[in-house]
Amino acid sequence: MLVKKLFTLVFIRKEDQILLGFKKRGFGMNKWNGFGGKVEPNETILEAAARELKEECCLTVKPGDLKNIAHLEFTFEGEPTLMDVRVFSTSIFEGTPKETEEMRPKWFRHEDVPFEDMWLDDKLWFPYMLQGKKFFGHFHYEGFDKILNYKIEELDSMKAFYENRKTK
Ligand SMILES: Nc1[nH]c(=O)nc2c1ncn2[C@H]1C[C@H](O)[C@@H](COP(=O)(O)OP(=O)(O)OP(=O)(O)O)O1
Repeated sequence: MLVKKLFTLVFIRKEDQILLGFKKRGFGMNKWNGFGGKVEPNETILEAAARELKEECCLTVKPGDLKNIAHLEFTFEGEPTLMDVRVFSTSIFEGTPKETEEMRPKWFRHEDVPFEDMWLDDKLWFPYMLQGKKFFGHFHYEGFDKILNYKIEELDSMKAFYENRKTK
């Protein structure tokens, strides 16, 4: 049996640019990533997403302005954990990105996204996100540098996806 752990992942968009953060510590250290983390027991997923964004790069978003664009799952060979990652995006935000203890933020033009310094799965699903598509992805890793198998499905609606999962 896999133990599910819930995470958020937020991408801020501005014209043809996307904001990424260079993770300075912890899980995914030394990789460019979206902003996010674990959902605490006293908060909604959207509140967690807005809180982590603020903590990691000092930008403010209203939870209601975050659009759920994807659902990602990660499993690791020989490990009992399933990372359940809710991905959000918005171009409505306040403030200027600032470096924190955890992240160094930087805007990237779409064609300059540094996939060589990101999680291996990112280059498989970023094209969906950058084209404004909604999607589900599952990636099964061996260690952190090898994907043993994966699946990506484009979705019509996130709401329908979650309703469908509940009934299964
Ligand atoms: N393969 C992957 N590709 C990707 O793009 N993002 C991933 C990923 N695997 C995990 N993530 C994201 C999800 C989440 O935003 C982040 C991991 O969260 P963290 O461990 O940083 O959580 P916390 O900030 O709550 O942790 P603490 O530093 O322990 O408080 O990495």
